[in-house]
Amino acid sequence: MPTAARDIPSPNGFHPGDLARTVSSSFGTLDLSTSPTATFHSPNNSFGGPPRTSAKQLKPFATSDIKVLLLENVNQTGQTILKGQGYQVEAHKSSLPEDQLIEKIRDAHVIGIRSKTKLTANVLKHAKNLIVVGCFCIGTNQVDLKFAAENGIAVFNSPFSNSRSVAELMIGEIICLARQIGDRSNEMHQGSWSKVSNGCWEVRGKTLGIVGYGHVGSQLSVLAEAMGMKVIYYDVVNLMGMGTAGQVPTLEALLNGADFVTLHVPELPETKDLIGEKQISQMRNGAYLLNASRGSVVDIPALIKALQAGKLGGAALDVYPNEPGANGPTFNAELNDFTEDLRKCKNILLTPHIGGSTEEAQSAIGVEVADALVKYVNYGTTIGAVNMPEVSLRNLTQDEPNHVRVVYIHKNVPGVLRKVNEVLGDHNVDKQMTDSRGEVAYLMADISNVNTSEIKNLYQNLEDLGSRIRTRVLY
Ligand SMILES: NC(=O)c1ccc[n+]([C@@H]2O[C@H](COP(=O)([O-])OP(=O)(O)OC[C@H]3O[C@@H](n4cnc5c(N)ncnc54)[C@H](O)[C@@H]3O)[C@@H](O)[C@H]2O)c1
Ligand SMILES: O=C(O)CC[C@@H](O)C(=O)O
Repeated sequence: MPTAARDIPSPNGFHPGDLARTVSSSFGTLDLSTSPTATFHSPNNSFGGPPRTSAKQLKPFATSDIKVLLLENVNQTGQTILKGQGYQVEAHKSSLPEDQLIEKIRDAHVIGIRSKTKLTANVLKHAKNLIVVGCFCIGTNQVDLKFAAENGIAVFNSPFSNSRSVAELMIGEIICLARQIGDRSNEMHQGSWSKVSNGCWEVRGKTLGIVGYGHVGSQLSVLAEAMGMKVIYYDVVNLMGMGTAGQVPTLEALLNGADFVTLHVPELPETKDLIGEKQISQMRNGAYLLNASRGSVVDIPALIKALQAGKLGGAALDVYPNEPGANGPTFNAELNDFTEDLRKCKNILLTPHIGGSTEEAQSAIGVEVADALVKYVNYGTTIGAVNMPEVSLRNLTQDEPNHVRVVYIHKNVPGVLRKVNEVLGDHNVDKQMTDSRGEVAYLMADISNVNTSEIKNLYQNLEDLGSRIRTRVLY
């Protein structure tokens, strides 16, 4: 933990506290100070190699003034990293209802969420201090990414730290469905002995059809082949199969050819009800459907009909159109009107969105996302951001005491760089990188020989440009 923050010397009589109020719109009224004792727990060399000399901590604020709101039981590993920076961390076990979220998010500079917290434009427009969102999960469909980018809020996630956990759950469920384990176990819990082999199968030699052959789908492919399954997959992108897995050209071909169909696509307008009545009718009689992607991908009432009619042999669902924000007895008709019918179906495994819920996955995600948040807050690095251009510069070092790093998020329109460089041009620009993504561009520049007294003007001149979305000056 950092100890007391050290004020930046103010040789020209300009009080750092005054500057703090103007340096970054994102930090409101912070003291302008650094925390030299704050430790950054992993190497911060942006290009992966060892730092040339010891890296300089860049923090135009007392780290203890950074307010972090963590929802949905973010793993301790992540909390420890953020607290280790000296940030103020408020952690909640569940998500918050929208009105409470709006109240809490007003003050936060950083928010960490999982899949249940909806960061809509309506919520984000109240988040005047927010500079970054960490999704401690894979999916980012719960965040209005475009609105966030256009308001200078970067969003990070963990692209694959829980993929293996999801793939292993799928393997477990494929075997459980093939052997009707869910039903047998329920019967035994109710005191009933029912030793049957009718409709129970080995998985060896059966065909697994994977829809969405990304991080999860490809892991699953390897595990399934190791059990002697044949694997086919359908993806909108042409991808090389793992082992002997083969891509099929259409979803229909996959549905026609598979005994087990698993879904691993993102939530997108195109994947809404990807599997409905028509697609289920294209599946083999007695086949099984497993969904661990998002609840919107399967038309659940159509699935219920197919199970009731005996068209399908069983199903496993980990995700639902509406999911509760906290644990408790909430999986009922108020949440989704089909719930009671679903619960009555035979050979259906229902799990509460736990595909990625393992100790291994959650602790790895905690580290990965918290690291990305620290690098963004302290250094402006956007590597791994899902809604901003990816920009990074080699670290400033202790040998560069009068350097500042300028981060300028701006509208991607002609003529901006000329104007920005007019502002920066009074100094020596040591290095600069800029990139754009859609309507938003991100510029990072390290400039040398800047007196503390000049920083306010530098900041203000950038703020005054019409293209500005957000300015940060780090040193
Ligand atoms: N249940 C859980 O706990 C859990 C855990 C992790 C991920 N997920 C969900 O699973 C999804 C997939 O995860 P991933 O890490 O494999 O993602 P990924 O981005 O690595 O892979 C997704 C694949 O789907 C493909 N795709 C996109 N649209 C498609 C379409 N219309 N038809 C066919 N393929 C399409 C993409 O090309 C990509 O190859 C995530 O977006 C997330 O929503 C759920
Ligand atoms: O942990 C969660 O809430 C989400 C898990 C999973 O759906 C993901 O998107 O990574």
